[in-house]
Amino acid sequence: MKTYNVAILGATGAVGQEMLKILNERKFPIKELHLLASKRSAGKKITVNEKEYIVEETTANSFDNIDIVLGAAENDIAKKYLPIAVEKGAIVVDNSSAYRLDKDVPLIIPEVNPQDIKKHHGIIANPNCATIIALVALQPLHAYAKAKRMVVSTYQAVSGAGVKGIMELQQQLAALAHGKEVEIQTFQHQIAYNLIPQIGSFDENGYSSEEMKMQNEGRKILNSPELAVNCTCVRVPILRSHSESIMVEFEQPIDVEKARELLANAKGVKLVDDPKSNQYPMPLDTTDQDLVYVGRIRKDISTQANALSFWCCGDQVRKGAATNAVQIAELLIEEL
Ligand SMILES: NC(=O)C1=CN([C@@H]2O[C@H](COP(=O)(O)OP(=O)(O)OC[C@H]3O[C@@H](n4cnc5c(N)ncnc54)[C@H](OP(=O)(O)O)[C@@H]3O)[C@@H](O)[C@H]2O)C=CC1
Ligand SMILES: N[C@@H](CC(=O)OP(=O)(O)O)C(=O)O
Repeated sequence: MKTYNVAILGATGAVGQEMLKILNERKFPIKELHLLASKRSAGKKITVNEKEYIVEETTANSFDNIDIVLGAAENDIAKKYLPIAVEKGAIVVDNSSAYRLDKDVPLIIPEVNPQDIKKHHGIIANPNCATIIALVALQPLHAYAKAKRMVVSTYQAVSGAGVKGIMELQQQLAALAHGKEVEIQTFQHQIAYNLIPQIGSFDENGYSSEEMKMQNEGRKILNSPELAVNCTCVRVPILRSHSESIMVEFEQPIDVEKARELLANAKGVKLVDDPKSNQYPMPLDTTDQDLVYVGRIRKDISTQANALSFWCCGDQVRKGAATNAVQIAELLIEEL
């Protein structure tokens, strides 16, 4: 079997660490693995599958002889290094939002638009985590009845803000349990025992950058430039699964039974929809696995339109980030 030289840019972060785990779990055909991070982490040892790796400081030379780069760093770092990696002949799968809306950059969810990967010019982008989870659930319904409008409310885990987001929730819960003051550094307000209706910065139109991603990335992935999305993103004191309440208005008729049938047979989805037995998706159940759970499927009784509501949950560090990126890399090596 052909093997590849792989580098993870941002290997010490929440997504980078998960990528290491997933590459190993899915037996990705690796020849050499390079773990790249900032100068601060250089020399740090990370053991994967009983093999020890030393974290390297990222420089332009880090990308010599690399076939595939998995990007798991912030936008400024992605912008600085990924064009260099491409120039040196690597293909990049990037988790940051730096290139997602570029015309020449495919934005891929393997269950939704794998065919678009062929259009790449060296960089393939991994979508926003809340968008991946929503669209894995929506795709089978969209393929049947074509979505034209969505109203979405998200309940996003602290892991979406990286390692520092996870630590902030844990430290605040511990401080409160011991009667101490909480420290606020990563989020705008205390997150322990709270909800914060802000993820990212606000645009002129009153929507946050995270909320606009659902529309802008959703339109590109579904190849539906007219798709209308009204999204509200909320940070919740949950460790790593995002949950989403979604109302979709379709162009064609679709009823609850048909939606259940489609979702029960859809790739990447687990239907959990038996409300009478208290069975519905919950973020604790979707943690540390890759399926998007979908349930609470019902007709939207507020309109005569072809509209359904549902609820879905997914592990945002895995399917919302690392697993989706590794699945893209798997599609890529089928093409190479
Ligand atoms: N968290 C998530 O689930 C999701 C994240 N993303 C995106 O993925 C990216 C990574 O997010 P996340 O893992 O949460 O972030 P973290 O803050 O947890 O990790 C950031 C990583 O970038 C590295 N880094 C920082 N500065 C440099 C530098 N100068 N040169 C090289 N590497 C550097 C860090 O290394 P060091 O440890 O040395 O500082 C660390 O490995 C972001 O663009 C984010 O928007 C996308 C979807 C979901
Ligand atoms: N912003 C998301 C996670 C993330 O990093 O998304 P993006 O890659 O689109 O910035 C969250 O906080 O839950």
